[in-house]
Amino acid sequence: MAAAASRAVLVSRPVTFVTGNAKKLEEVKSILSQSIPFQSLKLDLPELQGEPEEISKEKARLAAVQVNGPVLVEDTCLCFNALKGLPGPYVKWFLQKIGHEGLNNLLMAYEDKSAYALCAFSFALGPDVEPVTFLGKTPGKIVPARGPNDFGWDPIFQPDGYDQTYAEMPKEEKNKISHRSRALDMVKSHFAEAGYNFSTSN
Ligand SMILES: O=c1nc[nH]c2c1ncn2[C@H]1C[C@H](O)[C@@H](COP(=O)(O)OP(=O)(O)OP(=O)(O)O)O1
Ligand SMILES: [Mg+2]
Repeated sequence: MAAAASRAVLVSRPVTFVTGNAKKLEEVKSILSQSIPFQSLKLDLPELQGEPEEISKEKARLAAVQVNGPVLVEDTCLCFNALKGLPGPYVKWFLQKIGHEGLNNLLMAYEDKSAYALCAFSFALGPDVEPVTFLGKTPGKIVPARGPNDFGWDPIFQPDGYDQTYAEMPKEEKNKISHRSRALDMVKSHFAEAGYNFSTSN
């Protein structure tokens, strides 16, 4: 701790987590609790195309320009192994257009129902600084929807080693093993190693 404090990097602005998704924000708040103080900004950043890491980095660049300060963003993918990782970053549209049943049906022709949830967090210190990205992955399988329908594809994703879907699990349980919490563990380590000390007010 003393070592981290001795090379503390003072940043005069707080970190802003930029997302248009209230459920993501809720989870990020509860996973980080007070370990990284942050404020949030509700902004619908463009839905980009490409590899998860690149999408996330580009989101951070766009957010940093808007905020003109340190930003944290994330992009979430749901990847079906039988479909070589699709729908991946495009799951938002798939979910919106064909729903849980349609997503299950995409795998009808395949024995392999395995999938993984992937979260790509990117952090940029500001608009002129290249973002860094942290990936968190949770393996599982796609099942017919079970559990409350209050967050995206949670009812159809059953993580490996569990007999409940993300939606059926208590929130604290999901947050222990989720793609999001795994990526945030790395964000936390990065912040600790860099010794960032963010101002908590503007
Ligand atoms: O833990 C999750 N459990 C279930 N569903 C989830 C989860 N995390 C994201 N999702 C959904 C939201 C969106 O339909 C798609 C990701 O798209 P993605 O662009 O990352 O999210 P978004 O547009 O809702 O918010 P943002 O403003 O941060 O981009 O998967
Ligand atoms: Mg989005």
